[in-house]
Amino acid sequence: MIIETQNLTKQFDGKGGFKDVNISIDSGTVFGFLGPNGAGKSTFVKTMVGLLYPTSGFAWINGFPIGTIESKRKIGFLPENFKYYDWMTGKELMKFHAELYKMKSPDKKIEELLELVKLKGHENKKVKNYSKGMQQRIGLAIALLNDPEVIFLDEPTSALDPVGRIDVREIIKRLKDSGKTVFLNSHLLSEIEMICDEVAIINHGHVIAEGKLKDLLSKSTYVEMVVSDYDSELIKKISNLAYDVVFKDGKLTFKVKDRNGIPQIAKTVVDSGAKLYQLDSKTGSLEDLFINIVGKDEDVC
Ligand SMILES: Nc1ncnc2c1ncn2[C@@H]1O[C@H](COP(=O)(O)OP(=O)(O)OP(=O)(O)O)[C@@H](O)[C@H]1O
Repeated sequence: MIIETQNLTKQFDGKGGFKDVNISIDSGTVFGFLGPNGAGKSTFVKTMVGLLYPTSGFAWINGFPIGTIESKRKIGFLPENFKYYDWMTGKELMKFHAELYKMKSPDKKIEELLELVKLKGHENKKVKNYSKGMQQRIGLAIALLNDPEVIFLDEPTSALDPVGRIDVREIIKRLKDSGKTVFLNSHLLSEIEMICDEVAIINHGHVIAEGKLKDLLSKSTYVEMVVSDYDSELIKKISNLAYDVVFKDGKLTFKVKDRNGIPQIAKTVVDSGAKLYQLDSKTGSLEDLFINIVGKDEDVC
């Protein structure tokens, strides 16, 4: 595991932040940390990179406890709403950060990163004249200067237009292809759906769902059947096997938490003597899942 936490908690006078987070992330994963504004995402990342001390619990990066020099050596961090010295050119800014890292001959690395973030040809312009997308990309290049194993990105695309988002997505994909682990904070569902292998959903500081994206999505499958000659007994039986069951105009629609439940329901329909004409199933989107579980969480709070 390249990232592991055990009951990690950071609160401010017993409030806010996040509580009892347990996650394990394999090397080479693009991990999405998804949650509404104020859910605790930024506090979590700042705690992982050692900018905040945890209130309780444990966490390791690459086997080293968070906050230690060893754990920080191989991480990169792009904060949300960062502000660099914008009177410097892109290249000066990168050189300045390379000096902070005490890199001996950073020129080759700087060239390589300028290429990666598509700022070649713009490196001698002042950062204050960069577009938002270019500023975000120079931030990414700086976060990658020390050749980190794990890169924490806090809402890297929320201020960008669609083209800027595609650029950042491509960079994340290339990082993954080169074996890096990317921890991505986002409240943008489509973003997470497009690039992440695994996700955790956080709300009010608590992780309320976690797992491989495809496993989480398969838990929310919508089924539509066209059935005739059904009776109330069948409706009762199906209601025990599925949820949100609706019979309307000869159509039966419902949701199942697991696709594997579909054959059993089809058998129940046929065994009851009802006629089954058609069956369609559709895996829910991340948005369906998010609304479903975050919405339910709100009901409880
Ligand atoms: N320094 C602080 N002092 C007190 N409360 C804080 C502090 N930092 C964060 N919080 C609170 O902790 C909670 C989580 O905030 P955090 O910024 O981590 O959320 P987030 O999910 O990153 O939201 P956003 O997407 O809006 O940045 C919020 O209720 C916030 O007000």
